Amino acid sequence: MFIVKSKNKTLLESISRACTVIAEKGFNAKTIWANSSLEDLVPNLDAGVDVALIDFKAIEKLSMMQIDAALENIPASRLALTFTPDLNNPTHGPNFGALSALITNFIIVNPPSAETIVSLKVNFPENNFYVESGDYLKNLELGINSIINDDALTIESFVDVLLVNSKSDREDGLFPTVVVDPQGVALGLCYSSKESIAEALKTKSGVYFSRTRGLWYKGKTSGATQELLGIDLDCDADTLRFTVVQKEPGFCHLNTRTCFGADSGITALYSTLTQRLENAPPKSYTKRLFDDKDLLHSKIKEEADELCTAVAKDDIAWEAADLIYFAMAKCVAAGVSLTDIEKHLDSRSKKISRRPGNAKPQYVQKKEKIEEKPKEMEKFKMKTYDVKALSSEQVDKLLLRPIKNTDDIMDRVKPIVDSVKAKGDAAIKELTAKFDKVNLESVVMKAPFPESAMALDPKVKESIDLAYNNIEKFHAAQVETEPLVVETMKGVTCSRFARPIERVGLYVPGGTAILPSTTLMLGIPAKVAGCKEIVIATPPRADGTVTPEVVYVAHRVGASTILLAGGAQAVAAMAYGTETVPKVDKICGPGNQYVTAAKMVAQSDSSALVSIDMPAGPSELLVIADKTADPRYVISDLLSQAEHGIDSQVILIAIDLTEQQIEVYQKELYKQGTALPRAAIAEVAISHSYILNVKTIKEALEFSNQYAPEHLILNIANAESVLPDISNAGSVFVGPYSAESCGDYASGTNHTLPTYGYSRMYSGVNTATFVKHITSQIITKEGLDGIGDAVTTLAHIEGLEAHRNAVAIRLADIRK
Ligand SMILES: NC(=O)c1ccc[n+]([C@@H]2O[C@H](COP(=O)([O-])OP(=O)(O)OC[C@H]3O[C@@H](n4cnc5c(N)ncnc54)[C@H](O)[C@@H]3O)[C@@H](O)[C@H]2O)c1
Ligand SMILES: N[C@H](CO)Cc1c[nH]c[nH+]1
Ligand SMILES: [Zn+2]
Repeated sequence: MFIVKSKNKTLLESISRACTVIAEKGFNAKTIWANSSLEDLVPNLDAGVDVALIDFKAIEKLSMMQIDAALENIPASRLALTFTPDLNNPTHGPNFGALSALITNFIIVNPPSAETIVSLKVNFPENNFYVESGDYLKNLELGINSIINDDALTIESFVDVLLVNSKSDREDGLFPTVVVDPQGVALGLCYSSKESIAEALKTKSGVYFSRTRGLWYKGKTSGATQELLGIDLDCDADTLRFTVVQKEPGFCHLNTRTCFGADSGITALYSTLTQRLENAPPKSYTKRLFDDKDLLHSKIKEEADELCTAVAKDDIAWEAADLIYFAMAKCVAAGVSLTDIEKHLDSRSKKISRRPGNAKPQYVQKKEKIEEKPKEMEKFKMKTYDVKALSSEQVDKLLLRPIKNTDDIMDRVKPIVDSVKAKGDAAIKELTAKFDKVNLESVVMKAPFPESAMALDPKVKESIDLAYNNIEKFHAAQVETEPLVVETMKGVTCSRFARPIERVGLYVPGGTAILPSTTLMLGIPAKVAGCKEIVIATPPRADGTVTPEVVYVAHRVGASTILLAGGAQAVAAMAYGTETVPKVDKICGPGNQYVTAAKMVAQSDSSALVSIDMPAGPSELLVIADKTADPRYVISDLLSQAEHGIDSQVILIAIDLTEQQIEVYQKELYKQGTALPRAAIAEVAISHSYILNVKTIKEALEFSNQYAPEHLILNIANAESVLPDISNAGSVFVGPYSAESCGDYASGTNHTLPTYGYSRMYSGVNTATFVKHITSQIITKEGLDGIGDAVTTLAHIEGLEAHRNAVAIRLADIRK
């Protein structure tokens, strides 16, 4: 934008002078006069006019809606309004105010007084003013780069105008000066005098008045100079604000960008990305993003999609952060600054009427289709595929889980683990306050737990006791009481015996649902295996207590400690130990992505010396159903796992069902799904779940074995007969009455099971999870005589003479 200063007296002269000066600068200006129509603007601008000067009279009679509509597609910076303000004129007051929201540049002719200008400037601080008044011409806009100084206006008189209504409240007459960056982030505080302001304007840089050194050219010696973008005054005109672009290494003498320490949030992200653009290591992810537009664009779309499906507050924040990261990477790569983005945000917020905000057709197609049908029905609808119609790549895609980017999760989890490792209980308190919004006084409850903390409804207690008995029976039966003894050859006896792992940590999830049943599933096998110390970790409730059901089970299994924490911090506390949390040897239990990632981190840190059970993540269920299955049963099972979390996945393999039969399933899904209290969660899980139609049980089992589900339900005729063909699954539920929920709570099998396809190589939690095996051997003289030569020969070919000797020396004695 151009601010033109001239000494012409009339409106016509002022405007034509403005046009001339703009033209001298190489731009094409055009005046729209009172009787021209506003519609002329668009063609004029299209025809290469850079700045349109609009006479206020041309638009004074129009309603603001009309003006807004006419100016809809014209960037505000290309318009300047010529105007003789008369604030007593009722149409000037409100219309002028509203217009200032649409048009950034004003040429004001013959204002009644300097105060009028100051008042306009205060009311519309973000507009550019070019002021023509008979005797004086005052430009109140201090957008330094836009001043065209073509006559005798001196910087000093300019400063006088700026300070016309201001008054320092300091004895030395200096103005406290807040120095901010273009985003308004405070860099520090300085002081200004009239002289330093004039110097700043002349040099277009940060110049202040130091109370010890006088005139102070910021960065003159350190190189941390500032480009001055603007100066303005606060509401009571006693403090100045300098908006600057700060050069490296920063404003503060301690070499940080601000005097208030390091940046955070979007500003920090922007500066990190800018630095990375210049010097990201060749193989880094950010470098790949900058170099590979397709990758960047796919990530932006992927994150936008994930943001749309996010439901929980924290997930929405997470996805929004991801989207902002990739969007900023695109901006940085294209040289778009934060200020450029903010300008657009600000101009939108100023508009009086808005575009309807409809999405482009490619983004609404789906929705329009949905609207043709009863809209609600689409809510719980599983995508349906026919295996015959799929390529092998498409089948491979269906085998993948809807998982988060693990790099990202590791980046979040590692600092949490490090913090607990370094600061112990203090870190747990801090992180629990941050993630669970609970301020803990103590991070643990120690046994014996008070009766009051485990007071239960008798029916609940009875149910827990029934479940306890069944789970205990099944897991006690797995205890290896006798060692395994085998005489491999005469006089050579090998044996193997189990010993409990001494100290175990059990993670009981408690994010979206508190799961006392998981306390049973982990605590009982640990107890029957004979573990000496059991530590149970679970996120605290909002009031800082532990669910009484969990305390009751903890008491029954003989836990020594309950850690009132969840997520990665709980895992880290048990892995490394803290002042109050005992260090354990093995950590077991399911949890969300943070829990799973923290288990992986701890396991791979040799200083923690801890192992884990398996990666047990978001729940999964695959149901194989044929025509004999009752859709109500099948759907209820699918929803039981979908309601766990938005990242759960459920799959129905339908054997030879017709379209009509599938439709019955879809209707049932809608009916049961929408009635659930956790419908919002289940709906998201269903959105990335699917039905796969196959022809035969063989095809169904083939897919299921490849998918390797956590839970598999066989709701088919003669279900038991296919058990031998199942090679991968965490736990199998056979026949129409074996609801998966029974295994979750009370039948006796364990519900802590491998997910993500890990049932290909991991077992679910069982008694053996809590023991390790030791082997032993007894070799008699006769035995050594029998195997000795084989050992010495093998040691010799490996070149390990000491090994050979250990046997040879004995053999020599035996064979003397
Ligand atoms: N595979 C199995 O055997 C099995 C069994 C039961 C439950 N599950 C699964 O366990 C999971 C339980 O997840 P949940 O979230 O309800 O409970 P959770 O206890 O696993 O996680 C909650 C904790 O996550 C932490 N957290 C939340 N947001 C965070 C963030 N942004 N950064 C760092 N930490 C954060 C908090 O500290 C919170 O206490 C579900 O996915 C469920 O399906 C699996
Ligand atoms: N189905 C879960 C394991 O994936 C376990 C559970 C606990 N409570 C209910 N269900
Ligand atoms: Zn469940």
